[in-house]
Amino acid sequence: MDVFASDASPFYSLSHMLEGYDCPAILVSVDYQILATNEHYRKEFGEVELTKKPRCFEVSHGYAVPCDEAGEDCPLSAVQQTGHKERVLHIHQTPRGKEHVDVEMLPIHDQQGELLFFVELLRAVAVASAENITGALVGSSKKFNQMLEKVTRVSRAEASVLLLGESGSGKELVAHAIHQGSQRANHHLVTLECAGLTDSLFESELFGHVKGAFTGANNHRMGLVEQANGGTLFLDEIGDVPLSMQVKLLRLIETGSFRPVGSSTVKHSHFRLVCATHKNLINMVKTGEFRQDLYYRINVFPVYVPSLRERQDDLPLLISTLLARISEGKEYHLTDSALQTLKRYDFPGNIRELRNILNRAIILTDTNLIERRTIEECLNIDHELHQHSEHLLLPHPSPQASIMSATKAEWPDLKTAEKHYLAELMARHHHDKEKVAAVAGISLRSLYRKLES
Ligand SMILES: Nc1ncnc2c1ncn2[C@@H]1O[C@H](COP(=O)(O)OP(=O)(O)OP(=O)(O)O)[C@@H](O)[C@H]1O
Repeated sequence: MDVFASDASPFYSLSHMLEGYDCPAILVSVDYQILATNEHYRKEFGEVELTKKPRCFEVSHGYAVPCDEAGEDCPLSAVQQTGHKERVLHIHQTPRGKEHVDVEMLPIHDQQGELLFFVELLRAVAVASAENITGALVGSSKKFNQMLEKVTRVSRAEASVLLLGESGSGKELVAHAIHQGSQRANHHLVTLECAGLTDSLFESELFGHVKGAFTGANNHRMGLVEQANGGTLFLDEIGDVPLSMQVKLLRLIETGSFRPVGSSTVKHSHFRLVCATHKNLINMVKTGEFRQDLYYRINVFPVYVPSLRERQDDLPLLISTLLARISEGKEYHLTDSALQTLKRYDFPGNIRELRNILNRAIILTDTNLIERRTIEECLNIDHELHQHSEHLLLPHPSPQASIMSATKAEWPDLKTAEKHYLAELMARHHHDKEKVAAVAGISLRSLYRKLES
């Protein structure tokens, strides 16, 4: 059948139908040729010279062969195998550089069931970047893309999400991406860091309190749950919520209702819940530290955020992104051997640790080229600190050591312990504040603030 022959042909009406989609869309033949594009596509990805019979993989990736022959997923051949629509996350060449695109491929059959064309819908994933863009989640490795695909899907839904992954792997950034990609993006994303909160603090932070509810409650205070109404509530370190508070959280999630501390009025809030933890919640359920019913409530859609070790391919991209983000305008680069040294390191603190290492390297380097020995020095700082803190944990005659080795009941509060820690570091590094800030992994400004408080 000559499908291109007349105005009445399926090709003619399909290319018009493309204009009905509210996102970029193209019409593709079974042999990968782009036959038509819609207005949204031309606006977002530019004009395609259709008379040159361009093929989709040439335009989107600059490949000479179909994506699956180049080691990527090809939605077109997936549809040919399954017979129904398929979705993949691709990194496409665009006028703005490389971007993540959520690709949906729909088969178009004739009346006899023969596959004629594909309609390809392309939705940009704005919260992520395969290039060095401020603020976005950065990555293009397979593990990262697999995670991003889940994030893109779930952000459009309403289900509660549980983000699992090691500390510093980017869970909080992913929570932001889920909120940004959701229909609630115009409302607030409200975060509660659950670690280290006492029962009463947890309750008043979450539910708010009325004036006079407890000593020091001089004013009425709106809680985070109420602030999150219409938006997203992000509970970071959910594994640290005390058992006594878990039941209140469960009730909140089940009914959306809560009572501010000291009030008898029941209030309601409609929020989407995202939780994160680096802890093994299943083990905590087994040992009775985490309620099973709460676990099932928060774990409707789990997303595993891979560690930096699992996405080694992203290291060069993350390094250039983080250097651009922390260097405030000055351009820094790593020598090849410096990069190799980082590639051999296993980053137990993940991207946060990488960021700290690069922060230190900028301070310790005199030019804009970061060399291997500077990176080695930065890695050694952590190693030394680790040994040093182990030493602090042993019984020791120094005042700092006695603080760390005291029985739990005698332990100082966090602020006092931090003061001792910084005093010790200042002494060790001869009051070189830049060095101390680098070792402690905080900004110079934070160090000044902490020393003055
Ligand atoms: N994909 C990414 N692209 C760019 N920066 C990232 C990415 N993932 C994480 N980061 C950066 O790494 C640091 C740690 O990320 P984040 O705080 O989200 O980790 P986390 O898993 O929530 O850690 P924790 O479990 O300790 O709370 C932040 O500075 C964040 O901006």
